[in-house]
Amino acid sequence: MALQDIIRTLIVETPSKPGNFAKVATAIGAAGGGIGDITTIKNGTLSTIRDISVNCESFEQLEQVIENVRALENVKIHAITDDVLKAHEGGKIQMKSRIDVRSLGDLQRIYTPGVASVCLDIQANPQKARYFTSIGNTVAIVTDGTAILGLGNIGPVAGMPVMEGKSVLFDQFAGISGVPILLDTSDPDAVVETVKHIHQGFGGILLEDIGSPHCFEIEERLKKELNIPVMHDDQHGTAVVTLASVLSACRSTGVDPKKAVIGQIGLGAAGLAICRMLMAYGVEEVYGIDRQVEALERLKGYGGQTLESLEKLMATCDIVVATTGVAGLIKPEMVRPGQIILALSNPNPEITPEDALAAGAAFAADGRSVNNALGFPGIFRGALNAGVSDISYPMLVAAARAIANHTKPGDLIPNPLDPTVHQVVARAVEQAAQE
Ligand SMILES: NC(=O)c1ccc[n+]([C@@H]2O[C@H](COP(=O)([O-])OP(=O)(O)OC[C@H]3O[C@@H](n4cnc5c(N)ncnc54)[C@H](O)[C@@H]3O)[C@@H](O)[C@H]2O)c1
Ligand SMILES: O=C(O)C[C@H](O)C(=O)O
Ligand SMILES: [Mg+2]
Repeated sequence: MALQDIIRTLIVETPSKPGNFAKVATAIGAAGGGIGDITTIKNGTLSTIRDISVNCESFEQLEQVIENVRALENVKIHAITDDVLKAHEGGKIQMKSRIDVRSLGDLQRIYTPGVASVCLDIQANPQKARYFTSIGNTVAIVTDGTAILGLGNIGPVAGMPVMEGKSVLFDQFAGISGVPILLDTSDPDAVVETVKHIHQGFGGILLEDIGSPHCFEIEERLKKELNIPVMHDDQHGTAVVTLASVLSACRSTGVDPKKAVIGQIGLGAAGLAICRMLMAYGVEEVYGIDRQVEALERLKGYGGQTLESLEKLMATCDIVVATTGVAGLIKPEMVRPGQIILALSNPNPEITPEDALAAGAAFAADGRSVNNALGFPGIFRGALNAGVSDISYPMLVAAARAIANHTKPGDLIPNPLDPTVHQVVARAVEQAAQE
């Protein structure tokens, strides 16, 4: 199983002669290491220095990579850095002013006394807050830390790097300010009450990594009680991106998605929403399994069907989606030739795409590529642009269709770094909101 989790950057100097970098790459590969980004730092006549990002499955493997590269003649490793940790020093986000204060005039305009007239204007006409404050462009990213990725209930503070990551994506993909809110309670009454008390400062609420089953009640109540868009990303952001990849896979294989037999492993926040979205789209046969009886009952309550085991699901379904948080749950021998496998758990999937493809899958992806990062920024951009108070199913289906239509033939999903994908999602959501 190639679960590449340890990422380090090797600063490597090689002679500036053709073939030397190839030797380094071969040495890394011989130890089983993967190569990520490569940046040339110095291109001298005698030697070249590069930052080489290396992915390893274990520290032993990393040691082997280092030993192999060090053993090469005339090749030097100058340093080994942990760039993941470095990127987190001081946190990944900050609140910054959009206005320069250079004169007393500026001070009087942006602060007192000038600001008072804007306050009174908003008091007389509350909807003006949308134009004269940042509220309409700010989304609270609310977590209780109970289902941080597939790491489980590690608490909201340990989950903060994920929330900051979502905030970075909001900013870069959709120009939205995402503000993490860390809750020290999971009690639905307390969560709903707290979010209600703070919601006036936000244009929308993104619920993130809140575990099941309490996430269902929390989202449902907040959607009903607040007049701004509320979306639980792990439920609906994930369901949108999954539907998009199912549509792309079906287009490539010439299958009618509504006639495909789809199996969902894990019926928590992500899994149940994926089933609901597929059924709302019109897929007739959606089967689910979970180790918890309550989760199975919940699926049945929405009209889904259950199966008795993982083995049965793997044997029955053309398309398999997994969101259990259990790495390696799907064994290669369970995969049937031609199956489509979306093993979406982060940080490690139920089966790696390489193993699933080697076992005969027609398409396979993990949670790094089929990731709700493709959905939530554009969904909120569209909802905020439309000024709606709710994110409806038609808006989510429109987002999924937009992502699928933006996917290159043969791919499952577009590249999230393509800014146009977030724009097309936003446009589709805004349009659906107005229909
Ligand atoms: N790729 C993405 O965009 C994306 C989005 C959301 C969640 N996820 C991943 O999905 C996973 C689950 O997240 P969640 O928020 O739904 O968590 P959750 O805790 O709400 O749900 C997990 C569900 O899996 C079930 N489960 C666990 N082990 C199982 C097993 N062996 N067989 C059957 N069912 C099993 C649990 O009973 C639970 O119902 C996490 O790893 C998360 O990273 C990925
Ligand atoms: O955070 C991610 O990468 C996706 C998703 O929200 C998850 O919980 O795994
Ligand atoms: Mg999440």
